[in-house]
Amino acid sequence: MKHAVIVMNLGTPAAPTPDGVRQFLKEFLSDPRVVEIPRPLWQVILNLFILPRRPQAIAPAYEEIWDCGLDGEPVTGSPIDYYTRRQAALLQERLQKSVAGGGSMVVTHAMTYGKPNLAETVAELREQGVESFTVLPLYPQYSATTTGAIYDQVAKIIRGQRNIPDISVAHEYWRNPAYIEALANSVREHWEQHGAAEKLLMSFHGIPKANTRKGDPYYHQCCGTAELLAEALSLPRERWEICFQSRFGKAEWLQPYTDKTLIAWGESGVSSVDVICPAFSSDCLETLEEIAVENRANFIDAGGREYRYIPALNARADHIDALESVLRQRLAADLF
Ligand SMILES: C=CC1=C(C)c2cc3[nH]c(cc4nc(cc5[nH]c(cc1n2)c(C)c5CCC(=O)O)C(CCC(=O)O)=C4C)c(C)c3C=C
Ligand SMILES: [Fe+2]
Ligand SMILES: [Fe+2]
Repeated sequence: MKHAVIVMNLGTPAAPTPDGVRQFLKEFLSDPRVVEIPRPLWQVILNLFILPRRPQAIAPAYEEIWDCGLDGEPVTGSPIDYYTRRQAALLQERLQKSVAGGGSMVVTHAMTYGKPNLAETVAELREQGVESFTVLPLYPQYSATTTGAIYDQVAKIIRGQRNIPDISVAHEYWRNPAYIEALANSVREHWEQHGAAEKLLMSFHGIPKANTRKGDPYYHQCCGTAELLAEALSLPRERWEICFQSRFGKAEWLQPYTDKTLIAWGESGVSSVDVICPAFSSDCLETLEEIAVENRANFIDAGGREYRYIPALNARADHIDALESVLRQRLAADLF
C-alpha cells in the first residue's frame, strides 16, 4: 500500500509584492477559523480597510526576508516555503530508510493558504495510487486558528467522496520530548556561542484572548511548552518569561504582549535578552522581521543593551529527529 505524509505550514505570498501579499492575505484572512468576526461585517472590514492598505505596508518587510541566506542555508524565496520543503525532503530520507516497505512512503508538503494547497496535493497523490495519508501540521501547539483550519480542509476534501482515503491529522506535539530537546539544544548552542543573556524570552504567536475563553487550548499548551523548555534548561523562574506576539486588530489578544514586555524590560534595566519563538517550526516574517528587527529596536530604544534572536528549528537535524519521532508514533497507528 502506498502511504503519504503531508507536512503542512501556514503558507506565504507567491511574491514579496503588494499584489502577491494581497492575494495571500485575502485567502488567509477570509478563513472563518482565523477571524471569527461575523462574515458580512468582516468582509466589509477586510475589503475596505485591510486589503487596500496592509499589502503595501508589509510587502517591503517580505522583500527583506526573501532570498535571505540563513544559518549558511541558501534560502530562496520565502523562508517558510524554503524550510517546509527542506523539512519534507529530510523526512523523506529518514522514513524511506527505515519504515518497512519504505519505497512506498512519500513525504511531501502543502500549505494551508497559497500554494501548494492540500486539496490539489491529495488529488495528485491519489492519482499516483496513494491510498492512505498522514497530515502533520508543523504547529507544535494546537489552535483552532491553525491546526483546526487544516482539519476543516481535510473535511472539505472528503465531503462528497464515496471512496474516501484513509487520512489522519496529527493534533499537536508540544509534549514530545524530542521537540523539547531540540528547542533546548538550540538554546544551549546559542549560549555556548554568545553567552547566556540575563533573560530568556519565549515568544509565541498570539491569538485573540476570547478564543481561549471559548475553549481553544493553545494558551495552555504554550504555557506547558515554556515550562518544559525551562525545565530542560534548568532555568530558574526569574530568568525566563512567556509572551505573545503578532497581535492583529483591535481586540485583546493573549498577554503579556512581546513588544510591551521588551519595552518594560529595557526601561527597568534588564540589559540583555535572548528570544526564542517555540511555536514557529520555520523562520518566517513573524520571526525574522517582527522579532529579529522590530522588537530588537523596541528593547534597545527602551534602554536594553544586548538582544539576540535564537533561530527557529528550521532544518536542524534534531528538529527532523523530533518530527520523525512524532511521525513514527502516528504511522504505527495509521499503518495498522
Ligand atoms: C488575524 C488573525 C491571525 C491569527 C489568529 C493568527 C494565528 C497564527 N498565525 C501563526 C503563524 C503565522 N502567522 C504568520 C503571518 C500572519 N499572521 C496573521 C494573522 C493571524 N495569525 C497575519 C495577518 C500574517 C501575515 C503577516 C502580517 O500581515 O502581519 C506567519 C508568517 C507567514 C510568512 O509568510 O512568513 C506564520 C508562520 C500561528 C502559529 C498562529 C496561531 C497559533
Ligand atoms: Fe499568524
Ligand atoms: Fe506580524
